Amino acid sequence: MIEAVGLTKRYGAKTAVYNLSFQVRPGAVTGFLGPNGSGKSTTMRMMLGLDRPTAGHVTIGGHAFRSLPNAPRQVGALLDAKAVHGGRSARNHLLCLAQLAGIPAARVDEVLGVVGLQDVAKKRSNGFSLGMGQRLGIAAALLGDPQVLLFDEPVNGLDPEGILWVRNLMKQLASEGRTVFVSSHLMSEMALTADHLIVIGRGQLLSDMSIKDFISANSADFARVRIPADRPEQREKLTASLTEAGGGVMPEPDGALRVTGLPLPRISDLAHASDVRLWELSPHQASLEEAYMRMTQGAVDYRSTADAKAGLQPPPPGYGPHPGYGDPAQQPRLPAEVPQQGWYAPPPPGQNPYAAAPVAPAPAAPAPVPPAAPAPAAPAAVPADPTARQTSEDPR
Ligand SMILES: Nc1ncnc2c1ncn2[C@@H]1O[C@H](COP(=O)(O)OP(=O)(O)OP(=O)(O)O)[C@@H](O)[C@H]1O
Repeated sequence: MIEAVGLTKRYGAKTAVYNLSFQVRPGAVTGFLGPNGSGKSTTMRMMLGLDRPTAGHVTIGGHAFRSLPNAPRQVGALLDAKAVHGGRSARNHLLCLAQLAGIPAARVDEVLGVVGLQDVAKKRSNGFSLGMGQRLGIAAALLGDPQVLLFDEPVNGLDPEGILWVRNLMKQLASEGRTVFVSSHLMSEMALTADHLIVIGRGQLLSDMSIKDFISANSADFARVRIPADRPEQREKLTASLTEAGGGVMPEPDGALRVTGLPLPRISDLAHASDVRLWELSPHQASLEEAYMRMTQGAVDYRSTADAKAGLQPPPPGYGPHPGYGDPAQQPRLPAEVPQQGWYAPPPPGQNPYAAAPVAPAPAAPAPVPPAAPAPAAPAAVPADPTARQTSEDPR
């Protein structure tokens, strides 16, 4: 188990991590999420003794990393896949690491097979693609057959087959009872891989709960209702009926209605009572991405603006998203009520310390922390990997 208690890191005036306390339990994949610059890598570096906390501490199996006997046999990590001596072959790189940790050379060949690099084991790693480098970094993390694994953006640069492989590897490692802590910005991937989430924003804990609880705590449920497009009077009738019953009704860009505050059977009954025929009545299932965006929207430091040059050069005919690109007057007309972006309702009061007012980059005082809930372990079956660049089963 990894345990952080009051973990804080300041770089001069910059507070990268502030008063972080959480546990990462064995037998589950724990996702570590947060916007760019929120302190994920800094936290992982402190876990691995690569950065010294300004305050608080973090332990692995009850010990600070630096006091773990033969740490590489207990903790494996992928922090920066580029941190490799590029002149060495993949095999020699791993052999060096193995020798330092007293790991037999045979294990090097095993992990090269596990990550699918056996055919290029003798090639210099400076000729490796981004994805091959990631595989080599994962091989290094697995070398000591450790109980605790930390991966910072492990799928960065991997092709779809590689992403699937990493997903299955993480799940397999967790199902073997290991502690697996993984950061990623790929929400769809995290939703498929992680059992539990720790979310930080501007260095502070925003959430510590199972994925399921996270999505339900941070998503606005609604129903999509669609009626025949050529019956505007029916649409008005239904809107009036739903509103009168206490529902919230918003038109969506594709002509459907988004209804909040009413259960589906009630919507159906109201439509029936109003003699309105429905073409669609469906519950909206929030994705992890939506829930995450909603939770962290106030804690994002780096946000793009519209490109001021965007309207200067109209794209040649046939290019661009639609006619009238860059000319707001010609853009498709949408009902005024429809939010074009950022439609996520604000988090419930007290759930997000950044929602009410943005917090200064270097927080000076503790922010309210949302309640934490332990995650159940969820071992998963690992399908075979029928791909050209075959990985071999880890014979541990
Ligand atoms: N060595 C350092 N010196 C000064 N500031 C640093 C240092 N390392 C990190 N920081 C700052 O601390 C903050 C957190 O950085 P960190 O790399 O931990 O974020 P992150 O969540 O991993 O970001 P990303 O998702 O973009 O990788 C950033 O503002 C960063 O600029």
